[in-house]
Amino acid sequence: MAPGLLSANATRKHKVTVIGSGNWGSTISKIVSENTKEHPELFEEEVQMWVYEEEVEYEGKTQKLTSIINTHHENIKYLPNIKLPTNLIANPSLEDAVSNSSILIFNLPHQFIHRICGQLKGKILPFARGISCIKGVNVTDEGVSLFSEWIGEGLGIYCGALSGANIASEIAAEKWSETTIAYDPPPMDNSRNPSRNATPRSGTPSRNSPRASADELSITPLAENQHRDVRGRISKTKLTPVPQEYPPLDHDTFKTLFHRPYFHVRMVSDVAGVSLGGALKNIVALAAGFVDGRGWGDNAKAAIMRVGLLEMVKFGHEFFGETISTGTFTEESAGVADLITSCMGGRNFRCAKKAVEKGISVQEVEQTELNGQKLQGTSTAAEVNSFLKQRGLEQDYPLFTAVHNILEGRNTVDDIPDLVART
Ligand SMILES: NC(=O)C1=CN([C@@H]2O[C@H](COP(=O)(O)OP(=O)(O)OC[C@H]3O[C@@H](n4cnc5c(N)ncnc54)[C@H](O)[C@@H]3O)[C@@H](O)[C@H]2O)C=CC1
Ligand SMILES: O=C(CO)COP(=O)(O)O
Repeated sequence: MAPGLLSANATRKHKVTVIGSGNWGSTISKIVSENTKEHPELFEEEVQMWVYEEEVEYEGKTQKLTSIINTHHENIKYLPNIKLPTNLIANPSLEDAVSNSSILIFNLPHQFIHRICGQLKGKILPFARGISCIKGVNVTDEGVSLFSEWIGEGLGIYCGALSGANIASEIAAEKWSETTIAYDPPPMDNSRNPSRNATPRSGTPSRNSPRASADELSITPLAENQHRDVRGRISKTKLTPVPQEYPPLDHDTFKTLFHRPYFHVRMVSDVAGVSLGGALKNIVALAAGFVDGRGWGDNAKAAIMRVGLLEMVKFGHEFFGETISTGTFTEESAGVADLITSCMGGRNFRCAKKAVEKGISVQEVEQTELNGQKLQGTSTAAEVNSFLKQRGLEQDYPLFTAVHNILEGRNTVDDIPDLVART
């Protein structure tokens, strides 16, 4: 960052907490800790990582995972053989880990986020800002929402999203990759340096949008105290501005926090597209594993990716059409690139493949092979299916529906070609 761009009033630094310490949580913690150390003008050097405490066997003794991480600087259970920076502190207390943090990075399997957010209410700084690295969707009777919006509304903060072609073990080994961060800074955070967020809002308002009136959408200028939710509507959440004593929380600051020589960041504003791509590709990756496990080869896998991408874009336009940009799916790491890497070597792909090869359930492979790591595709397939079923739309998403039905034992892999034949 050019020093001249930093506000002259910035006397405080941002404290960063990562909530979650799995395979990806530990990798992201490594990345941001390297950057807080390199940018003391913006960030406190020490990064807190909240760890769901576990007892693990290490050097012939049963020990707490946090004490192993803090002593040996390695998460031996979820990211073995990778040295973590010494300025990264593992903390088993959620409340203590988030205390006084102005940047909260949510990075845990999506099935645990409800309970964690419940515990965080009233415990975080009112002006904190979030980035969700979670790949999943939140389905309730009212509909489908993204964790970026669910966290933001639940905690009364603004929350962007990070997602991309990011198999954690490769990034932890510092092999080059790209990612996409979507952040549409609330104008109140931006008023000190409006020119610093040059990336335009992507996506165009949908003509048939059932959710937002045209004058609410991004064509309408916002008042100083307003901001948009991830669907482009004027948000009902009342935000507290980031105090002037802190460096602004904008695209430049987030890029400085996450970008590494081996982890290249592209900043965009389409939070819905980035969040949705990361969630839906996990369903497609299971399908890729199914056909690979059946021995059908690369042509079949490519067909799965083509159909899967079409369903991802269709789902985005149908349910988040107000703001979502097709380009997020087709041009960004968070879209097609994540789809490809996940269908080639992700955990969902690998477990689905092994399940077909061994004739056992994906859940059984998850239990026996992943040493506590969690698949997101199986629950996302069920959640998306329940949402589509309620609306009578299962037939419009034949691949998503087939994946759920195969997981439930109602279809077999051999049914896939006929089920997706019209797509
Ligand atoms: N691992 C990867 O390559 C990537 C993962 N992601 C996404 O990152 C998110 C986090 O995944 P990972 O870090 O890979 O997790 P993981 O699957 O490696 O680890 C599971 C985590 O859940 C925690 N946990 C277990 N029981 C819990 C409980 N009752 N309450 C709270 N936490 C509990 C464990 O301590 C552990 O930290 C997911 O949404 C995933 O899709 C995104 C990109 C890459
Ligand atoms: O999201 C990922 C890669 O970008 C990892 O996917 P898995 O959870 O299937 O390993």
